[in-house]
Amino acid sequence: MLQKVLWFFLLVKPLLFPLAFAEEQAKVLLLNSYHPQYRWTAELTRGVRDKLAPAVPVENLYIEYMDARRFADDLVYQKKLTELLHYKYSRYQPDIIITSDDAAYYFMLEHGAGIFPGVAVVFCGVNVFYPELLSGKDKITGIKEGMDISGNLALIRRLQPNIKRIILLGDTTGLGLRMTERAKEIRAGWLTSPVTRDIMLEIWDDFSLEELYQQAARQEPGTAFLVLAIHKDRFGHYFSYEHDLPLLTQYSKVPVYGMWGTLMIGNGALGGMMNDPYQHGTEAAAMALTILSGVRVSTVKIKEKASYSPVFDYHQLKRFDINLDLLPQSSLVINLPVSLYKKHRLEINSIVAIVMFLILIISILFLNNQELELVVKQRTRDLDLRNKALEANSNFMKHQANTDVLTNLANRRAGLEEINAYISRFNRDNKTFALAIVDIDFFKNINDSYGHDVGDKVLQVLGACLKRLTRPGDHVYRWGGEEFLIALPYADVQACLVICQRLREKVSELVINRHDDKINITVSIGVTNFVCGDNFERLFARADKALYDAKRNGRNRVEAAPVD
Ligand SMILES: Nc1nc2c(ncn2[C@@H]2O[C@H](COP(=O)(O)OP(=O)(O)OP(=O)(O)O)[C@@H](O)[C@H]2O)c(=O)[nH]1
Repeated sequence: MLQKVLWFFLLVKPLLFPLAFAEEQAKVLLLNSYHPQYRWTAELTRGVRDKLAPAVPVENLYIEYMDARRFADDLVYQKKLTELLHYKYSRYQPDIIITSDDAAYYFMLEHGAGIFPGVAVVFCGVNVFYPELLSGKDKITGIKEGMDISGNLALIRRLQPNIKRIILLGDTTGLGLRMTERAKEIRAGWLTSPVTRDIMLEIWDDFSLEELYQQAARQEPGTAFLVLAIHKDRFGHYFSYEHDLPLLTQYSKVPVYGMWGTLMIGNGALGGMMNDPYQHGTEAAAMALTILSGVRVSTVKIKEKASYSPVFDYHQLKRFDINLDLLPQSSLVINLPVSLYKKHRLEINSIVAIVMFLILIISILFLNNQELELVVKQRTRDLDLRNKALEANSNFMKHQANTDVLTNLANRRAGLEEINAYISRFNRDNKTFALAIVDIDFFKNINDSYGHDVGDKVLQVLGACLKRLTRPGDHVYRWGGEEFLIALPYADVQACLVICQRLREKVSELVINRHDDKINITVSIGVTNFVCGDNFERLFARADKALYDAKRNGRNRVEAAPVD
């Protein structure tokens, strides 16, 4: 049984479980010139990692750091490192190598064939490049980082139009010397041009850091520093871009420019035409992936120069009073003051949106309310009009109900109501008023002789006459038929008798024309006055009794009724 299991593992398992995934995938070695804490190298490595991530497993990316800044020109170190890499990679051969910066590139030129025979190389970050060194090597390509010394010198002239002196800072390491060599070539060119020959180009590559700071503190306006590359000072002290560059820029009385983006910007440099290590790393990794996909190295052309673009630090621009309008159009400026809006854009936008929403809701409510108010106003107006119409109608009805249609005087209904009100009031106030009943004499004869129309006319004329001859405070009612009632507030019997005699006389003088006939009428009047405790029936009965007496005594008379 045990034998069967062993056979299964030896023969069948490899068919069911293929080689480990990582074993099958491409292996890449990234050989960095410097150490991992060096910001430039860290950023470039990040760029390579990010670009390779989709195609190369994390474990298949070997990363080496030659530490050539701290061990620059140390021959013993270089020998030991070469031996170490040789030993290590004789077992693990990568499919492709990416080198970053000059030291790794030159290392590969010297030892590549021995340690990594036949392995393709993509270089990047090479500042100083000699094409002749590549003759006969068809498995190497890459991107020259180059240096944009000329671009930066032009930029300094643009930002500081009165520039008189530019100091280029380098060192005496192998790379430093190669860079200052290039700077000297440019200086020679400047001396021949009428535009630039008056600007002094100085190259400093032999100083201690203290001396550099002291010198920087003594510089006059019209001067600028351009950092080429500083690895070490005269005494071999390592120059840290994180620590020493901020010191240099703090001491310096003039701006410090540079080309190494991540290393310099934010560490006190004013700015410059700068190279971005992250982008540089991604470009090199993209080239490596192309080769891994099967494209022959010899067909992948060397990219002549990395991209340099203008990057500045706003704090430094302000410190040296550089006019921002002079910056190239595509400039990236860090540390720009962030407006309150930009800083709290989300909060402000949210608040504005909420306020707008509330304003919208309030506006809708306000408009609705206004509409509602208009409707209410309209309804109130309609109601008012209707009330007025009703009131007018009611007044009209009341007038109709209380008015005698023929004479337009108040009728019996109104008379009864008003005289009863007088009775209550005068009874309460212990005052008196007089009541007179006026009756046309022989009215039947007029109707009979001239017709009912004429009779009506007579009633109208008499009513108008009575109304005209009584005082405004007195009240004349048509009581019915040919009978009229007059209420005279505050008048006693004697006064009423006088008034009614005058009325009677005036009526007898009336002439009512009908065709050729002249009609005269007389009236008989019964008079009485109110005494406390009277009611309407008693009061009326006394006046009626007096009227009866007036008729009986010959008509065209006024009689007063004695009070019981
Ligand atoms: N034209 C007209 N006649 C009316 C009206 N109301 C009542 N009469 C008439 O008035 C007359 C009243 O007649 P009587 O009651 O006999 O009284 P009189 O003829 O005036 O006689 P004395 O009152 O006794 O002087 C009647 O002929 C009624 O028809 C009315 O509104 N219009």
